Amino acid sequence: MPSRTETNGKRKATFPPLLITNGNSKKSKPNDDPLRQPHPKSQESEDNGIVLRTYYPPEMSTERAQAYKDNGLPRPIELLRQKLEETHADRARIEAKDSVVHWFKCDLRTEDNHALHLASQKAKGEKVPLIAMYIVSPQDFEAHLTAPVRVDFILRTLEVLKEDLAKLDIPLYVETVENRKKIPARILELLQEWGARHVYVNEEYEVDELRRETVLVRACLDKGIAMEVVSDTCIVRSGELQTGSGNQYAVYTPWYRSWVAHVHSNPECLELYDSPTKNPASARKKYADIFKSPIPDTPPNKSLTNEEKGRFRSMWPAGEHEAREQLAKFAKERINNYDVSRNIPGEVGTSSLSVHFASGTLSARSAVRTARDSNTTKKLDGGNQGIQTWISEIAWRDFYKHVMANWPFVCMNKPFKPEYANIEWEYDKENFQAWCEGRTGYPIVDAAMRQLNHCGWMHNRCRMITASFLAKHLLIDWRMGERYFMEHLVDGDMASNNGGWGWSASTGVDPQPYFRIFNPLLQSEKFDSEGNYIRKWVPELKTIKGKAIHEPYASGDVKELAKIGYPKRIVEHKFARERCLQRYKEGIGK
Ligand SMILES: Cc1cc2nc3c(=O)[nH]c(=O)nc-3n(C[C@H](O)[C@H](O)[C@H](O)COP(=O)(O)OP(=O)(O)OC[C@H]3O[C@@H](n4cnc5c(N)ncnc54)[C@H](O)[C@@H]3O)c2cc1C
Repeated sequence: MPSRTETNGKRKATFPPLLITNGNSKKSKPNDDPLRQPHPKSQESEDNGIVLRTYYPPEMSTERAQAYKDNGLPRPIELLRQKLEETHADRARIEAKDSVVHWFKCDLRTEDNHALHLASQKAKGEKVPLIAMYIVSPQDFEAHLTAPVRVDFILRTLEVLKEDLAKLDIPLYVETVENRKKIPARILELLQEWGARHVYVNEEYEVDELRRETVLVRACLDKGIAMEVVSDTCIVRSGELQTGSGNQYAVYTPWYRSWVAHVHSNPECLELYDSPTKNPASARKKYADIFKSPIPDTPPNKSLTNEEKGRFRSMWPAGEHEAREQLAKFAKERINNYDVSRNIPGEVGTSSLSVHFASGTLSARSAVRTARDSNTTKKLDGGNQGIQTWISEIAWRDFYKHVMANWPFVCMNKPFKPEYANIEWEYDKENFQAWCEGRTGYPIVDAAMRQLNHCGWMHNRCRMITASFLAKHLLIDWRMGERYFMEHLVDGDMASNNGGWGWSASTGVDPQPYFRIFNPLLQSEKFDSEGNYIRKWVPELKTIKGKAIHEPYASGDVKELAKIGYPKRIVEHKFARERCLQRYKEGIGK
């Protein structure tokens, strides 16, 4: 496969100009600043575990979210990119000393890793060794709602990565830093200890990470260290695609057309970065302690039982080799039929690669390239329908990351559509618990939630059904469901999860209209017609025959159902539908 040796900053992405700046003025005190007033319902979101006050301020006002939308507040990504631009010349002048460092985050692979590739090139060019580093932050795991199954996957992947890097005489240093605020200072200490004058990282789009990296770029420079932050996780860099009026697209279809056109006219988007080259053999001796250092166990706040560890280990084998094998198998055996089989939760019709995209054990570039190379055409939107559809799903991942970068308030507990912040939600704890545990009396919903709880993964069709059910049937604040998903998904990804919840609850970017309310019965009959998925995950319904599986109390043996303990519906569809329409209409002022 062709490789590329592109250096940082080749393409420039632009964002709309800033129109007003009062919300970010350093002079105005928080209490005087109208854009810093919390949302009137901020206590409600705090009480219901939506805003984690241990780490974050109260829920921001709708006006503040709107100010981001109106280009009145600088986006964290703009601030980072500005900082990189401002410091570019100074960073370029810095000469290497004893080593070059790559800081791994959500990019846990050696193949096709942009920042790692640049770090390796730099180290080779300067004839110094490359050191790799990963910081385990239990507080970040908590603040970012990282599921224990995902933490376990990350730590197991680090084992694989450590071994692979060791074969190249590259040491991987892993340290747990308890206090997340101390991470930048600790990184600076390590860089100085190793005599590193260059550190490379891949860009992430969540607000905390963008802000941390902005601070670090400056702090590093003050110590004579150049920090390079490059785009990697998306196929098309965020900020690159704009509407005719120069804004970020808020609708997927035209965005996708523009994405495809961009990749076609910039074929380097799909060129893969070379893996790192071998370190000088002397690195083995010099960094003997790092080579010997162990990967920590899951931190206490994300611990798993032995049974869970064993289960997840066999369900989610870790590391990039596994990801590549799975991709190759999918491309060979299933991708051609993906457009047909992707909606059937009872079949293995999708790739199950999301865990690898989320942890970076597979790059989106390699995935799209492999898919494209299995097609009869080089056009991403041509040839086999299964392949086209799969590529367009990977594009959704890019889309939601671009959305999060441009409208950062979506990862700060605000809906994309400000008017949807006024809906009166129910905060019924019993109903929420029944939904979490798969006891709603709607077999398809219960099957899906039990799949999530058992596997740390749920089929996409079922993610849509269960999310819609929570927001529209139970009228429970969708952000509670968003949190529950993040805390249980092995592929938890802030941007895609938020995007999926926003779509399902009609509060997000390019959502389904609020008056479109999934009927769980029809969804079940259409996508699990034989009831195979339900029977697998709701074993107490195994003996229910025929169509009754979709609505057992309506046509099954009621006494028998009560005996086996399957719950009755916690809400009736007709009532729920009418209540939802009314409450949404009132909330959005229609
Ligand atoms: C409420 C809700 C929450 C979701 N939360 C997440 C999440 O936390 N992390 C996550 O990766 N995906 C999330 N998704 C999207 C989607 O459900 C999963 O990506 C998909 O089910 C993963 O399975 P797969 O790898 O077999 O997907 P495939 O069907 O094989 O698709 C290939 C890849 O394309 C991407 N993709 C597919 N569908 C979507 C989509 N709708 N949005 C964004 N990317 C997509 C994923 O990276 C996926 O691995 C969510 C969807 C909904 C409706």
